[in-house]
Amino acid sequence: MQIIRALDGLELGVAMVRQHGNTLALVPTMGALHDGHLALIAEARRVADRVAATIFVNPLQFNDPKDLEKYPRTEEADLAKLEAAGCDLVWLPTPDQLYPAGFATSISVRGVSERWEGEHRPGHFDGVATVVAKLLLAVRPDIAIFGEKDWQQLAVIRRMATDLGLGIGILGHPTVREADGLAMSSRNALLGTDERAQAVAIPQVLGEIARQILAGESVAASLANGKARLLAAGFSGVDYLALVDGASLEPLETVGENMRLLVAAKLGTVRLIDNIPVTSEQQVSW
Ligand SMILES: Nc1ncnc2c1ncn2[C@@H]1O[C@H](COP(=O)(O)OP(=O)(O)OP(=O)(O)O)[C@@H](O)[C@H]1O
Ligand SMILES: CC(C)(CO)[C@@H](O)C(=O)[O-]
Ligand code: BAL
Repeated sequence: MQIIRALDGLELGVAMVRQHGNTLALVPTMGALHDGHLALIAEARRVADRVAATIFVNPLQFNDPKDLEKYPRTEEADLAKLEAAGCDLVWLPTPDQLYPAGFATSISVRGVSERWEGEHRPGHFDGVATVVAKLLLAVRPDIAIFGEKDWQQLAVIRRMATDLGLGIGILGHPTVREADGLAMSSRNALLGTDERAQAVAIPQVLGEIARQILAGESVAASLANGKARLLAAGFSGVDYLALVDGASLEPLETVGENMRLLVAAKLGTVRLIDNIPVTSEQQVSW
């Protein structure tokens, strides 16, 4: 696996992995890798001849400086996991490589970025769209893969890639969960033992609400009960718990075609997000 740190080594590194017309899939990450990330690498191996990853904790997308400061960083273990997973190239840019002095450009995606995470983390999606555009333009893969755990992020990135005509396929991968249903997330490492046990209420409540909505119960009442359940389980706050259209991210008050439940809630100082589809074929196994 090639480990690239300098921007001027990237072009040669990418040319080497692309030799003989190999296709390339990119998996952008912020490190602290877990099995969710490794599933994206495995998917990248299925859809392309060669796989690249990036590890970059992007300061531009952290609206809360404390969140940036405490974000887990495990570079050595991450590199070992990527190598074992069959990644061919990893690029670890520094902030000054991506954001040279005087950096003044921002990509802002209207519509899909405005509600939910966009409302609760001002500037977050501008930071995500800007860095993802820069990473994609620097590596120029054929395909880039992102997790459905960050459902709204995936919608923002798809819109940005289409609008800018990047010519890079954006692929989503289903959320990988722990045995009890909790979505894997780098931020789970920040949970204490009691908080980790409480966190399972998130997938449980999402599953319950989905079943209630499919059984014809009122959307508003199901969401209100779910919120009360999260607070009773020990969550200190629920930023949002909503039924949305999975493509437009607009809220749904009644049953629709492409329903998705989204949640963001805080356990102590740790903020967790999750989402599930609401479909009649739904099999919630936790
Ligand atoms: N459980 C998961 N299943 C599938 N994809 C995931 C999962 N967790 C993260 N990803 C995806 O991995 C990519 C990198 O995410 P990132 O490095 O931010 O990890 P993370 O676990 O989402 O961290 P955090 O939730 O703390 O931001 C993103 O496309 C993200 O959606
Ligand atoms: C897509 C991403 C790597 C951009 O920094 C980040 O938001 C993430 O890890 O989900
Ligand atoms: N995984 C989404 C990136 C973030 O929380 O900043």
